[in-house]
Amino acid sequence: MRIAIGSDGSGRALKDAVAEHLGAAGHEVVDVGWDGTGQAEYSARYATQVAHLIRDGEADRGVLVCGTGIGISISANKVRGIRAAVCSEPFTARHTREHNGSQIIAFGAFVVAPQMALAITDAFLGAEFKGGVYQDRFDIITGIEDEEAGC
Ligand SMILES: O=C(CO)[C@H](O)[C@H](O)[C@H](O)COP(=O)(O)O
Repeated sequence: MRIAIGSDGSGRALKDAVAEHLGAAGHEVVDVGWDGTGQAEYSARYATQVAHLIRDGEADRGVLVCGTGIGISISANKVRGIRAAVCSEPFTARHTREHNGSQIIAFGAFVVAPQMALAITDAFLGAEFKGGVYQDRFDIITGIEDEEAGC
């Protein structure tokens, strides 16, 4: 898979560890930064870059890391069609893909240990959207997005 990954300064070390893990597993990794040079920008910058790659079909999945996973996922979710989920363990990571069709997983470097982050990532990437009743629910959420956008 082609996987876009990004982090703020607080998430950088964990982001790099996940990127290495994904590369070793044979995925193509698109790392949007922070790259450790200069001043890290606010997490929203990396979130929107990863979200745009997904939205534009230039990446299949995304991984975002900040201190808590919260600011970076909230920012990604502001991009139309994006469903980013903060997860701290593999169970919810699998479910957010299977039930919600999430394309981006987020976690916090202050919250999850590196081995847990790899397990969360693997669970997310190993799952697929189930469709069926979950498609109906997916469409309800898309309907909210459309309504709020005035479509
Ligand atoms: O939510 C967040 C940013 O949008 C993150 O959890 C930050 O990493 C957290 O607020 C810590 O930020 P800091 O720059 O390391 O103080």
